[in-house]
Amino acid sequence: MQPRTDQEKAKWAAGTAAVHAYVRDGMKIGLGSGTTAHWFVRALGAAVSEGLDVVGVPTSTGTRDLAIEVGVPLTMLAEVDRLDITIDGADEIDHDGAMIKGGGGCLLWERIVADASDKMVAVVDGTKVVDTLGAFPLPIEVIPFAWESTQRSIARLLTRLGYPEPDLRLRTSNGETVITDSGNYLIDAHLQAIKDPIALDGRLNWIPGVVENGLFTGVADEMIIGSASGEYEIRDVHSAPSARPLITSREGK
Ligand SMILES: O=C(CO)[C@H](O)[C@H](O)COP(=O)(O)O
Repeated sequence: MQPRTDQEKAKWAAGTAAVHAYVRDGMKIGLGSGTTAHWFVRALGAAVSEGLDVVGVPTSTGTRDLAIEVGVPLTMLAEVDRLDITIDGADEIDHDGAMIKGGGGCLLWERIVADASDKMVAVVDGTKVVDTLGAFPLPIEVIPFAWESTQRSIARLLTRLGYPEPDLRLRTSNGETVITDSGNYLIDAHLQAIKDPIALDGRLNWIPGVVENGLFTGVADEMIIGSASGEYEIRDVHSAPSARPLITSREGK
């Protein structure tokens, strides 16, 4: 498989560079989801076929299927204590390394796997790097039970913060509700410019029925930005604010 468009070439550059820049024999690796992370998984499979000894933990059923196809040995988080590194894509990443993830609907497993990793590297093309997060719709994963009520709670919070009401994610092909790998639904919030990503992350996750949201603050340690020419740049974003905020009051009421 070959990258065709300039953006696809940039994604390929970032994904394949991550193998050479970060992966070493014996590592346990979180395998991200999305097209950029999938270039990483394919390059990792090629390295495994040349003798590299690693195991991966996939962040989606799609990545699991690809890893099996390209020959990356897999394990489960239940079987290992910590992962050495996770390589994953992003829908947006700011200069501090705060990200919007979950455009492909895999945010929950991605967040859990990143959290179990000593290091997280975001692989992106240049279009993903932004000054302010929010042009990309923020995915919020909710359990199906009473999802309408959860959506209303999210809407109340967003309205109070000056944002528009969010939408349930439907398949563009047939209008059916998108269902995640954990059997949940996705609510997309159209925020345009997120004033305080760290605070919003915590406030959203406090709403009953919300399982996870796509704001990953303090998760990425470094990012690789690929370009269509095949070159890449590695940026340290280690100074990003870490840890979720201490929540002192319930939201969504
Ligand atoms: O979070 C994700 C999937 O849930 C992806 O990492 C994100 O959507 C980026 O995808 P791509 O590399 O295809 O642009």
